[in-house]
Amino acid sequence: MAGKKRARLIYNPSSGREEAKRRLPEILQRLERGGLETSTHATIGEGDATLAAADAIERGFDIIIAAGGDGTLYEVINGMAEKEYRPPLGILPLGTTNDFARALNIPRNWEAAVDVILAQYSQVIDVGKVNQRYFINIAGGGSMTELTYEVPSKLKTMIGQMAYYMKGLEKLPRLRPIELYIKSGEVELHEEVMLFLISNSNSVGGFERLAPDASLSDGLFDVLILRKCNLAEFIRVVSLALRGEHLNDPNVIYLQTPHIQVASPDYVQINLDGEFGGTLPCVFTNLPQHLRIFIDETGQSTYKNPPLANLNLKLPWKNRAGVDEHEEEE
Ligand SMILES: Nc1ncnc2c1ncn2[C@@H]1O[C@H](COP(=O)(O)OP(=O)(O)OP(=O)(O)O)[C@@H](O)[C@H]1O
Repeated sequence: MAGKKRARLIYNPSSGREEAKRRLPEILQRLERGGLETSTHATIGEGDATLAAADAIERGFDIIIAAGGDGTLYEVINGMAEKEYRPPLGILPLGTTNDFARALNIPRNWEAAVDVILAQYSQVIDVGKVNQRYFINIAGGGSMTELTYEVPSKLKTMIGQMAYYMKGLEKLPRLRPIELYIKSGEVELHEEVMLFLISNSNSVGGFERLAPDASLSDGLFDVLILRKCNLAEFIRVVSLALRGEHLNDPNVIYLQTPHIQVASPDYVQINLDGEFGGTLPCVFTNLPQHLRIFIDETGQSTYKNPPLANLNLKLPWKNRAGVDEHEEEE
């Protein structure tokens, strides 16, 4: 009995078509058989996973496990980041969107994901801090970054995070530039831009090579800013970005920095790991190697997005009527 580690499993019963809820008995059994004494907290709504994670730390759990999608993970991290003692975090990607788990090559299959936790091989990762909120994958603002709140959940459930991408394409003709002031180390900019992204990982929302040089543990953000451009240029940059070939495009400003201030005279919402994170102005600070996360030692991911070609996208410049209006209602 002595020496058995205690894990706190924080799961969102509603996420990913209730997969966490359905799988719970089997997940617990596998964790227990693997030697982790595990208790659970089922979240009851927005913000609850943050409280549950903070509480688990107060109660001295050795391991915290977040089971659900990116939303649950974001909340758990926000409950952990300010604590002095931060136990290692296991991730069971059972949500509709599991961007960060994918960036870390954590398997989508729940049994394999449990086994990753049981193997207890971990990596330390940087955490981004903005005012009093924290993110691990990406922060951003500007035209396309607001769309993650707008994607209808039915569409999300059908095709997962690619829904964001489709919604983004559909929204393109309405893109508006914002005026941005950026200050970071030696760089100071005042530009009209379409959007800015402050990334910790290299893979975001279906763009596997958005920030090809980003490392999760180098203490730096990879900042991408898309200058004001027309629709044709925008589409060109997006298609370059899908192949990771956008960094040298004249419309793209790219820098690496541990600290960046962003302000605007416009009303600009901030997106943190897919969640609403307040509005500009903001100061983004990288907390180097702030969190330890269990990852697959082999680095072999079974986690793949459906190829874009299979999604039969209805592109807005061909068919403005399509995609969502019929599908998002009921
Ligand atoms: N019991 C609950 N019922 C409904 N929503 C909840 C509950 N507990 C937590 N939530 C909220 O659900 C949100 C989404 O959760 P999560 O990301 O885990 O699942 P998901 O299936 O990927 O969802 P999404 O539709 O946001 O992609 C969380 O941000 C959280 O605030």
